Amino acid sequence: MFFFGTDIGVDLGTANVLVFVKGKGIVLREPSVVAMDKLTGRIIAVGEEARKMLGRTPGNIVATRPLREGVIADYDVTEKMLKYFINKACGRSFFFRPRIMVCIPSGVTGVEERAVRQAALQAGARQAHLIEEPLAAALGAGLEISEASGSMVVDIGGGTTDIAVLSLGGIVTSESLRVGGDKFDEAIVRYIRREFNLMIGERTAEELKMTVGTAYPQGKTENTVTDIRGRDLVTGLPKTVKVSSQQTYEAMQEVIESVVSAVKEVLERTPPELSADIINKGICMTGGGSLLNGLDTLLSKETGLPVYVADDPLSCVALGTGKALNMINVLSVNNRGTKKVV
Ligand SMILES: Nc1ncnc2c1ncn2[C@@H]1O[C@H](COP(=O)(O)OP(=O)(O)OP(=O)(O)O)[C@@H](O)[C@H]1O
Repeated sequence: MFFFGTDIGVDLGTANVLVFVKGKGIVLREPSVVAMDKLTGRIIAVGEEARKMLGRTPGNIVATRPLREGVIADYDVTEKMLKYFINKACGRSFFFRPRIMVCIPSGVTGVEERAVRQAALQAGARQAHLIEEPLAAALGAGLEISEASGSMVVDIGGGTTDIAVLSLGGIVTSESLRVGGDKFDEAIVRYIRREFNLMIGERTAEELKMTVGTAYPQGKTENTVTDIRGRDLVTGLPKTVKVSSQQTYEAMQEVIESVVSAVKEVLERTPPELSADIINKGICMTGGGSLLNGLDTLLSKETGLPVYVADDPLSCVALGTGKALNMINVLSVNNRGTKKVV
């Protein structure tokens, strides 16, 4: 049950939703998937249960991901999902409505921003505050962003990659790409279709990426190989093929390069004093995509800077929204209507 003044932070991610409750920490972590009855619009399952249904539903049921590329693609379903998760995290019968801090990618438009705010309010929030994702990621990773010193964060989520240089509690230079783990998976699906004439689902591609996938095959001591299953496009029958780490790299190369060049571009636009700070502190990577094998090594080689993955990178944004809640009274509204720390 909610009591007056309860605050919650939400990492409304393309791949996962995390809910942080003040005083309790992260209380919910579930995939952003909803399964609905197509005819009645009734929700059948949300979160992990719905994720298992992806690509496996009969005609009348549809399992969807209401957020794509970091923003709301299906407003109604997002609102229902958010309501479900907030109720699940905090108990159904809340009398006093909470204040909610939700993160958004730094590149979202005003319309997309309003959609998130509305979804939070409709889901039961008394007040809905927004925080830009790189700011939340940096706070969650424990970077000292309020100092007069540059810190750099690269947050690679499911739908977006947010790159930012922060100083004095604000974003100095940033870039938000609509590229993330999902694009890696899609690239793998395309590659397997082209090279093996095999159709695989996004979940299989994601598993392949997490198990043998690499962004830096030179750094791997062995070229790991694994079996994957799908449907043969020629015979139409189920088939198993062997895929190696090297091949996953070839599949994802283009997407990986787009992330690396965006990081370089942000560095090129960074004022020299802050560049000097980043040489000392290095680049901090957060988000699930930062766990891709060899991505930190590749980024370090390409930029010539130290690169490290934050502790528990999947939780940084949610922890950051929680920290921002504690600082809510010292937050100011920046010109895009989102919150930034002063
Ligand atoms: N070990 C791993 N190796 C590679 N990728 C991984 C690994 N673990 C998770 N991921 C990827 O991380 C992504 C999810 O990360 P995260 O939960 O940070 O995203 P999100 O916050 O939901 O998305 P966004 O910030 O774009 O809205 C997925 O694409 C997932 O495949």
